[in-house]
Amino acid sequence: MPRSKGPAQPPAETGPAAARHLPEATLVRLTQYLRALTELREAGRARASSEVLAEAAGVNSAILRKDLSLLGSYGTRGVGYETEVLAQRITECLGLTHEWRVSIIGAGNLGRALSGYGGFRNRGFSVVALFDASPDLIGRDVNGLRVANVAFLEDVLTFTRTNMAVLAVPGPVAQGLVDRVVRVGVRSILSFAPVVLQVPEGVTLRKVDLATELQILAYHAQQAAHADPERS
Ligand SMILES: NC(=O)c1ccc[n+]([C@@H]2O[C@H](COP(=O)([O-])OP(=O)(O)OC[C@H]3O[C@@H](n4cnc5c(N)ncnc54)[C@H](O)[C@@H]3O)[C@@H](O)[C@H]2O)c1
Repeated sequence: MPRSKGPAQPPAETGPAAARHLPEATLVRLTQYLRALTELREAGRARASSEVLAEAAGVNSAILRKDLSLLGSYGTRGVGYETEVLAQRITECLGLTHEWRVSIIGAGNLGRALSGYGGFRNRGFSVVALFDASPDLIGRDVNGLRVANVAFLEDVLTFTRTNMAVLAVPGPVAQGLVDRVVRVGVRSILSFAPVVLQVPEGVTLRKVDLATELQILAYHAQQAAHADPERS
């Protein structure tokens, strides 16, 4: 369905302008620093050295200093980093000052679990809609959201000003849903579906695959076992 006005997207000036050029591994670590900074601030720490912050984030302090220097945050010798200032800098860099309105498509086991995850809201993500195609689920209340009929996907995405979509549907229907989501202007998609998906330029699609993560974990366990046969 054509629409006159696209969903709210991050304005260019507050979007992750700097983050666009950061390496993927740095971006992942920035989220870890942010979590660590939140914990330190909750514990009343106004400042933290790179060593303290690195330990709280579970990374090497030299890597942390290098990552933060990419954001223009160098800390002060003997004082370290101001936790609030640094948290704000990382938040801006990751584009988290923007309001992210997330719609989850697929209200099965995974979709329902994701919709109830409180950790999203704390980090600036609001789940605004949950969709399904099953008559058994449509209209049901799930974590305070009424499951919407996917037949009305475009209308509801527009109405809720969704700017991020999560796919928790079977593989065979995923591409068709991606196409519909993209057509109404959503440019950020996270997919759990176990298939390769195509998106046009300008749309970011990330795929989560726990099986891949387990395989990588198995590889590391095997490497460790080779290095130290006593541990296997
Ligand atoms: N990537 C991962 O790590 C990971 C982990 C678990 C599950 N998955 C995948 O995530 C997906 C969901 O898993 P699940 O356990 O929740 O499955 P599920 O069967 O419980 O839920 C899938 C839901 O999608 C709905 N659905 C089907 N077609 C639809 C359509 N066209 N529009 C809207 N909804 C539709 C179904 O009615 C069902 O409620 C599956 O593809 C599964 O393989 C991925």
